[in-house]
Amino acid sequence: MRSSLLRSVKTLARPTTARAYSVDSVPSRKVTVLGAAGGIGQPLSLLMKLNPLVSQLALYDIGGTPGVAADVSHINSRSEVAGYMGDDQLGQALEGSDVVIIPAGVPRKPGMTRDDLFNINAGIVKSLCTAIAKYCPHAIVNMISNPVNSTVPIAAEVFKKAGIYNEKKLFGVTTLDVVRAKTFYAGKANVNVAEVNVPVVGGHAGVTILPLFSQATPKANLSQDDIHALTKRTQDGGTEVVEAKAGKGSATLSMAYAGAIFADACLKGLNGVPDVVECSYVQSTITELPFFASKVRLGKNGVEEVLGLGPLSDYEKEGLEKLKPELKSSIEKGIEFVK
Ligand SMILES: NC(=O)c1ccc[n+]([C@@H]2O[C@H](COP(=O)([O-])OP(=O)(O)OC[C@H]3O[C@@H](n4cnc5c(N)ncnc54)[C@H](O)[C@@H]3O)[C@@H](O)[C@H]2O)c1
Ligand SMILES: O=C(O)C[C@H](O)C(=O)O
Repeated sequence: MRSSLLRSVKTLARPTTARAYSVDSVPSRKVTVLGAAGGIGQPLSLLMKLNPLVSQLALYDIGGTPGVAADVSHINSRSEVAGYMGDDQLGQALEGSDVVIIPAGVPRKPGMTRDDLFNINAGIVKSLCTAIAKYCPHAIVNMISNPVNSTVPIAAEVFKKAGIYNEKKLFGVTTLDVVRAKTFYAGKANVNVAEVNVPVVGGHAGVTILPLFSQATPKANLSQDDIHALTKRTQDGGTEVVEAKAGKGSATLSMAYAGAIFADACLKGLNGVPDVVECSYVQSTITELPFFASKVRLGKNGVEEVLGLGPLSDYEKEGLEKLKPELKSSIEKGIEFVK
């Protein structure tokens, strides 16, 4: 059982990096999950416990973490697990952390947009990032809490105020959009999903999610109607889950999977594995917007290179122009919240 679970986590690795999983030679890395007792937090904690690149796993939430930590800690994999609960223990959870993953905050219910979560989640993210600035200012931060289009600018402003902002270490996690685009494309194109690659750029809400199916591989002869339908389904993927869960939250399991892939990529980058590329929402100059999701090369210092958009189809060019006003206003809302 253990080896098959570990094998399945290893399949998250790119072929070039699979060899780097020799457990004896990998550096010690502490990962902290903030919101670890939640719908995403629990399965994400499980997946991080299965990741051999992690040596210390700190699970923090406002409640419920002793149980989650005790449960996860019994798994016979590399990392030591500790649970932390409440403000008093937040510092300990963060101290010495290399990667902090933040799925803390409320999820959507049917009929809500991600921006409807701003009023509650902005404050949660602000206070958690204030603690990160104090206790682990050099950590890589993986922001999952919605609205990501605004919570990442909030984090940046908090870090700037604290004088520790490093734009190379702040990431909005948009991996679930890529995971969805790959799955939907493979289904429509009838190709092996394990071989599919699709960049998804822009942001993480509705039309700001822009999958670039013109760059999808393996190539397939899809009609314009197919591409439009795939684009719409990727943009509405979160809503599809929210509606199916009918009031019981949003994507948790697929998000935990996506969050684990992205954290694994950050750890590989930190460990010096070459050519680790994932899409992420980062500080960017590839458009006029200060934050933008695109392919990013990860390295020892976090972002090594923000990669360009590549050639776009006319439909994607149109989508890019359409998303800019919404993304711009979400970014400004986040910045304004901290100022
Ligand atoms: N980036 C993405 O692609 C993506 C995907 C899915 C969900 N999300 C977002 O992730 C967030 C969490 O979703 P969920 O389904 O896990 O929600 P959830 O309600 O199941 O869990 C959230 C957890 O956060 C905890 N929490 C609240 N305030 C906290 C604080 N100050 N410090 C630490 N923990 C705190 C709660 O106690 C809870 O355990 C939501 O904002 C959701 O919209 C993002
Ligand atoms: O849709 C949501 O509210 C959660 C998340 O952003 C998602 O894409 O599943």
